[in-house]
Amino acid sequence: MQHPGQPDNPNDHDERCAIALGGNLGNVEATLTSALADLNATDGIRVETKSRWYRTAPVGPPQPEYLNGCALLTVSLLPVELLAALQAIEAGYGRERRERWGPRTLDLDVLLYGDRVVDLPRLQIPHPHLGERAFVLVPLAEIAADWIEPRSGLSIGQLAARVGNTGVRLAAAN
Ligand SMILES: Nc1ncnc2c1ncn2[C@@H]1O[C@H](COP(=O)(O)OP(=O)(O)OP(=O)(O)O)[C@@H](O)[C@H]1O
Ligand SMILES: Nc1nc2c(c(=O)[nH]1)N=C(CO)CN2
Repeated sequence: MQHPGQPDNPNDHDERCAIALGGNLGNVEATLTSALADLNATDGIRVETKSRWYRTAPVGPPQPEYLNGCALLTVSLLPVELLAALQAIEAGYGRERRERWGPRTLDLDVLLYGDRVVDLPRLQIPHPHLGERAFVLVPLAEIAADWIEPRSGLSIGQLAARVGNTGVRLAAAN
């Protein structure tokens, strides 16, 4: 609650968020690690926790296997501002959008933003495929198993148990 005359408290609208990181082109572990540092250096974003990295079988067209992980952030950005920040970082790592679900150097997706549901033309939160992707749910359950996904009302741990871990294994370097 903002009282007139008081300075705008930067913690007024800090929000807990979860993001997915992935890539399958180049030195992906170095890219993901560097992208997390870039996120933490971004105004309005603090990286709180990250999962371990996982080697995952590609979902979609045939392509190299991915390296995936998730991270928990505290943000004082609005959802659309967070998306723009993620896309700016992706662009810095040579992200070229060719085919849908095609290979990429770096993919940063917003998975959860507090308990909010967002349905905008270019931004849906929770991420539309969150509930069906083992390559997201396995790392996310490692760091946020008790988080309730607002569309289903189920916890991340429950969603992960439903989807299983086929095609997802811990990366050697963790
Ligand atoms: N929660 C979200 N996180 C990131 N991008 C989103 C989200 N919701 C919608 N989008 C939109 O999805 C568009 C396509 O993103 P991208 O090319 O990364 O898709 P993809 O990673 O290939 O497929 P998927 O969206 O299934 O992961 C983005 O330009 C963005 O506007
Ligand atoms: N294993 C895996 N498969 C994918 C991934 C990903 O991050 N990991 N991302 C995609 C587009 O978002 C499509 N397919």
